Parts: sequence; structure tokens; C-alpha cells
Amino acid sequence: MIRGEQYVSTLLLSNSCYHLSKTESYLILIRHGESMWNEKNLFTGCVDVPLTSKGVEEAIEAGKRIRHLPIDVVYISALIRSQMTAMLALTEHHCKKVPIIVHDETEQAKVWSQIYSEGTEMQSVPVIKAWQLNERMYGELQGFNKLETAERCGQEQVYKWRRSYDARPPNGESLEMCLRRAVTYFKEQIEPQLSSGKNVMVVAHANSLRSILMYLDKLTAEEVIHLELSTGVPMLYIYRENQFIRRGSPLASMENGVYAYTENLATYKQNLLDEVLDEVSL
Ligand SMILES: O=C(O)[C@@H](CO)OP(=O)(O)O
Repeated sequence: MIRGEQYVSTLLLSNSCYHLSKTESYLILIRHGESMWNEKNLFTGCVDVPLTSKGVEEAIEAGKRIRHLPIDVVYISALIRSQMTAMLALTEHHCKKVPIIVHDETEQAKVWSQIYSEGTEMQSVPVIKAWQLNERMYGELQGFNKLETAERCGQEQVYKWRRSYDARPPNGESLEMCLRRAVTYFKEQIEPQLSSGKNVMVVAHANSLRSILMYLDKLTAEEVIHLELSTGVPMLYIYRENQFIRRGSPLASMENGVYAYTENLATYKQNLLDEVLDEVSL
């Protein structure tokens, strides 16, 4: 049910991006595009492998699908496949803001990457890198072919390592261990951004995202076994009154279904359309 005045638009036009009223915010989750080891069907984990050309296309396509959703801050992992995906997706965003990686590892990194123009800073989107969002560390499976490993160690064992909540690949992380770092980071760093009204995009990995989805969708250890994430498919959540409401995956930019989710988003879309019409009639 929509509560009238609360959702009355408080849209402000600023540098052709709209700021929505602070009653709800949006969370977009994307698994990176296909990597060169996804293509070869190798256990990848924390090995830092780039995207294939198909992965590049998937990232751009993901960007197109979310190009009309508001994004104020982006989170990426420490791995290049997540970073490439985020950057490529953002080249499609209607805001045309410049994604800038935040370097706060050391005092010097902070000072040396400082932006001094307020105007330029407003035209940028901060991109925060967090190792906690990395893929689950696959231990001694890293670099091995998944099919060959199933032939060698047995299909059932490999399925357990890959999809169960608590089975731990040899010297690697179980999903439970991955959840401990990824969800802790999500709760401590990302959720406060959402509750302060910021719209967030997270570009991460199959298993770090499976663990975050466990938290968002309150999935049990049995349910998460069946959760598979495709590369480069954006998932949208609405954050309202400390609750996450799953809204599926926008299929296309300006897709009616997505913008009908809330009055706030419908108004956002209408303002974008008005802006396009204004530009056409100029
Ligand atoms: O190899 C990996 O790092 C992951 C993701 O590609 O594989 P899986 O789907 O088996 O968890």
C-alpha cells in the first residue's frame, strides 16, 4: 500500500540526475560478467582473472538494464572481474557521472587521490573496493577444471563443495565462512548507506552474492543449495523501513514493471521521460 504524502515526490533536478525522497532506497546486485576462467570451467575463487569479450558485453548489457535506476555509491570486490563489470556497466548510466575508485588504504593514498573541485566531485560516483566481497576462496580447487574434478572426486562431493552451506573445499572457504565476512561487511558498511537514503550498486561474485542473498531473502541452508546466479544479471531490491523487498531483475531500461514497483520509482521514470521530451522539443 502506498502512503500518499510520504511518497510525494521530492525530486530535485541536479545535473540531470534526480534525488528521490528518502523514504526508500534501491539496491542493485550484479554478479560480474563471464571471466576467462568461467569460460574454461575452472574453479576461480580468489584468483584474479579478467572478463572475456562475452563478459564485457554482459557488463554493458547489465548497465543498459539499470541505466535509469538511481545509483549514488558503488561497491566492488578487490578482483578485476568485478571492477571491470562495474565500470563497463556505469558507462551506460544515464547520469553520465564518472565512477571514481576511493583510495583510503593509507593517509597518503587518501591525500593523493583527493578531488578539490566540489562541482567535479558532484559529477562523480564513489566506487568502494572491499576484499570482503571477493569470491569465496576455493582453496586447493583453484585452477582445476570443474568437470574433471567431479570425475576425480565424485560428482556428489564436488556439488557439496560448490553449493552447500557448510562443506569446505580443501583448505578453502565454505559458503558459511564466506557469508561471515561478506554479510558482516554488508551489514556494517552497505546497509547504513541504504538507510541514509543512498542508492547502492554492488558488483560481486557468485558465492559472495549467494551469501548476501541468504541474508536479504532469509534463505535457509537448504534453500541456498539451489540458488544459482547467472553472470551479468542485475537484481533489484527496495530498502524500506529496514526491510529488503526483492524486485527481481529489470529486463530493460524503462521497463514498466520495474518502475511500477513504487510511486517513487514511477515518478522518477516520469521525470526522466519529461526531461527527454524537453530535450526533443528544444
Ligand atoms: O569458480 C568459482 O569461483 C565459482 C564461480 O565461478 O564457481 P562455482 O559456481 O562452482 O561456485
